[in-house]
Amino acid sequence: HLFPDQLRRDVRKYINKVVSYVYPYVEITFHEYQVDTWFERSEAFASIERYLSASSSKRAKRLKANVVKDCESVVLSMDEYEEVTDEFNGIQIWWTSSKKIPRQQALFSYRGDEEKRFYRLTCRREHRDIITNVYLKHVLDEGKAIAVRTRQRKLYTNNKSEKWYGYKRTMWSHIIFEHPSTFDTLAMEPKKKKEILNDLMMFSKSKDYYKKVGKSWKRGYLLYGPPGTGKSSMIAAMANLLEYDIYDLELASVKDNTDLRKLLIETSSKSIIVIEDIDCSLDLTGQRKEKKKEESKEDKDPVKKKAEEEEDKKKKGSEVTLSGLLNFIDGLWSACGSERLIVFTTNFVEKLDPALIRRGRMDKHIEMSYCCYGTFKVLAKNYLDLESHELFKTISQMLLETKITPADVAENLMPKSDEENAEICLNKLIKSLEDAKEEARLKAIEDAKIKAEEEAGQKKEENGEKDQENIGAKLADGHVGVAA
Ligand SMILES: Nc1ncnc2c1ncn2[C@@H]1O[C@H](COP(=O)(O)OP(=O)(O)OP(=O)(O)O)[C@@H](O)[C@H]1O
Ligand SMILES: [Mg+2]
Repeated sequence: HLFPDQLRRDVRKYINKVVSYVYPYVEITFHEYQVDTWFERSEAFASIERYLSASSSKRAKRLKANVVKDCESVVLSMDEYEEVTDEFNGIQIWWTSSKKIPRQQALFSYRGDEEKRFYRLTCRREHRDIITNVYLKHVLDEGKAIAVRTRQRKLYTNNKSEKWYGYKRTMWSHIIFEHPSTFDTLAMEPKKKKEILNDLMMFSKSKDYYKKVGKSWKRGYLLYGPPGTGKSSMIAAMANLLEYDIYDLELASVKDNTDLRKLLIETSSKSIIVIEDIDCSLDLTGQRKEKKKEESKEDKDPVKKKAEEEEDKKKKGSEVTLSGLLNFIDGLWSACGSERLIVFTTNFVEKLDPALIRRGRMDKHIEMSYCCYGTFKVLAKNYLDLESHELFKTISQMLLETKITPADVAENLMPKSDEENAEICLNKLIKSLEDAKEEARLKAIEDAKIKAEEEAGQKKEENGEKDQENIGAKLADGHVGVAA
């Protein structure tokens, strides 16, 4: 026993001391994917990546380029195995980026087998506390702020439930949202537009208020009106105003209520969840179903019939119920996440179940209607740069008498060639209005005719029934019989 235990311990202690003297650093590693959530990219990693690319890319010598938005801008980030230094309150911090490459390629690509990227922070031991308590928070906050500043808004749509499982688990697919519609280009009555604008701005600022009154921070809008009156444009304008993402929810591809809930959980805050044509996506009322059956019986057009059958099939594929949808909107689960708008659109508001659109669920009902003079003026300004014109008076008068959608007005006001000036466009519109008026007049006459015929037919039928009754009565009395 040349080395007694005591001595051995002393030696180890001494070595540790020497090592800590020679290597007086702390290292902290941030992996891109955490072990317990392999599928989810670590939030911290993403924040650090952004922070480093913003603050230290000037110092790093080897950079990776990410081109975004149609080559409009380039986002640079540190390349692998690169080191940069950062300074915080006079303290030096070293960051390195690196990756672990798996020793052998697995047969099935699985997150665990792919290369693992990570960032490693190194600092002096004596700064450990300030780095872990203050600096890291600063980095993460800054990284988040950068994300907000540079984020591209997205338009999501839900995938079919079958595609949710496996390695590429995605419930929502997205593209970059770049709709040009804004509240400036949206044509509607100025007063109404202002009201909606205020409502939205108020909502986006009212985090504390919602907390105070004990409501989750969300708001429902119901947009209703005939096709081509700007419902979809309105949603895009809302998203552009508030800088929210859009989740366009296709109810027909949602299998059941459970999946609906899963989709909801996967949405982020600062978003608009949209269900378009809510009256078509679900059989929300019993009456509607019956009506539809009658229609399809009369309808003999095979193409239409087929489309309808297809739709029916699709509906059968979805077992989402009204109560499931109601739960989606304001059940307990809907409170996860915050700052969300839920927007429904429909062409037939009267077909919807009242439970679905009561206040509290759909807080604001917005009617998008046919073009009025106010709407027309916005369109004229946008499409022709016209504030006033002698033809405006005629048009204003005609708009009172005739129903025309903003989409039709817009179509007329759009110059189709270089020769078409504002006046020609306005005249085109007037012609359209005249045609529409004439059409409406003819239709009214036609309708009246049909109604008169129906009434006449009904009377005849009634008379016929009476005759039958008479015959029946006579038979019973024995007045009419086989001659003896
Ligand atoms: N109020 C409006 N302001 C500006 N443009 C409009 C307006 N309404 C319609 N348009 C124009 O008409 C087109 C169709 O409008 P939009 O898609 O918003 O109608 P919609 O109400 O959603 O119709 P649908 O019920 O068929 O979905 C738009 O691309 C837009 O250019
Ligand atoms: Mg639409």
